[in-house]
Amino acid sequence: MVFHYIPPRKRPDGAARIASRPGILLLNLGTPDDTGYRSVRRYLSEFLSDRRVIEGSPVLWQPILQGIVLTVRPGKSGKAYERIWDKARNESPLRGYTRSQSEALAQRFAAEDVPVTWAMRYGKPSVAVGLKELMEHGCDRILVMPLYPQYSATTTATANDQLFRVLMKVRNQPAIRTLPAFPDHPAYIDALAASIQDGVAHLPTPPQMIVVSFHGLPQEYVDKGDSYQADCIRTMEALRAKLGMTAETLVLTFQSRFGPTKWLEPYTAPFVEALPEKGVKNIAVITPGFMADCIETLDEIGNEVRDEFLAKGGETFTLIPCLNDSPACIDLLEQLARQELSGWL
Ligand SMILES: C=CC1=C(C)c2cc3[nH]c(cc4nc(cc5[nH]c(cc1n2)c(C)c5CCC(=O)O)C(CCC(=O)O)=C4C)c(C)c3C=C
Ligand SMILES: [Fe+2]
Ligand SMILES: [Fe+2]
Repeated sequence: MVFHYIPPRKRPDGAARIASRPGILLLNLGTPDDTGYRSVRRYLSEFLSDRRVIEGSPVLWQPILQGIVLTVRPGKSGKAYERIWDKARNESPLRGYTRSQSEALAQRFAAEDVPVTWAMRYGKPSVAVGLKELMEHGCDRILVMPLYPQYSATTTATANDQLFRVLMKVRNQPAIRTLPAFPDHPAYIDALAASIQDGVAHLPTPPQMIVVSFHGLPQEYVDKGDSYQADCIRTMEALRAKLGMTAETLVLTFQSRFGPTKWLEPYTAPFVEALPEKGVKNIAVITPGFMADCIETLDEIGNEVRDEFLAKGGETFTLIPCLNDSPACIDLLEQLARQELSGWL
């Protein structure tokens, strides 16, 4: 007779245990606590001090950041946050949607007793708080899901950096898996295609073009090897194939340029503003790089770019919502999670 000795596993609280328990942590970018100058300044200061986001020398960057950027930008951004703020819940849409994604995903895993929670790379709730919650539930195996369909060192990698930075102070570490980017996962492409079809199906005037606007990135980061642009192209190619559209009707652009350097092109705002003159007066815009609506989709595209398009002679401008907490989005998150939890459930 052969006896297999399975050593008892240690729980994060130190107690021995036999069975293991997986948990899921959704991670998004972060957002200010309120729209006031101080909160927005604190958020931007943390975000823009991240050396994954601003790669230049901090000796040169910090005086510019602390002296100029954090004097001017919090007021301007605070006003933009005010325009999109969820006043009933007193939080930004990014925060609200990330929480509802987490709650809906938890329902999908309730029968298997897998806890799901959420956290933000910058601001609250912090990665430390999210991890602590799962560890207090006895999770000794954690799947961390950075909610970025396209990889970038400025988003995916810094989320993972923060996770491991927190774990540096944990004595009994849980085992960790991190979700890779999913730029052409069939469930993601299906959800985007369905949201485009739903978004334009009942419009009185069908759009002549669908502009697909991703968050931009400094060209230099791509030149140094960041695979973000290649991932955006993977999403575009899969989406065009799914919808039977071309590079002329489903057009790739990049938004949210920050600072004076060259970023990925074409830039969304000037591209869209030039369309009416070329006879393209009815358009729809989708922002598939964002898993939830946020300041960049609702205000930059939904207000600023829309107003300029209409002012230049555009007639209809339809902003297609992000996947947010739609059933298709929760299906996608569940599929991704089950794939990555393989062997742990
Ligand atoms: C050098 C600056 C920035 C890089 C690089 C960058 C990359 C990047 N960001 C996202 C997703 C989001 N960014 C958001 C807001 C935002 N981004 C920057 C700057 C860079 N982003 C700033 C200064 C801000 C703050 C808003 C403002 O002041 O205009 C958000 C929204 C947050 C919210 O609360 O709504 C998201 C989401 C990606 C995917 C990305 C890399 C490709
Ligand atoms: Fe950004
Ligand atoms: Fe912006």
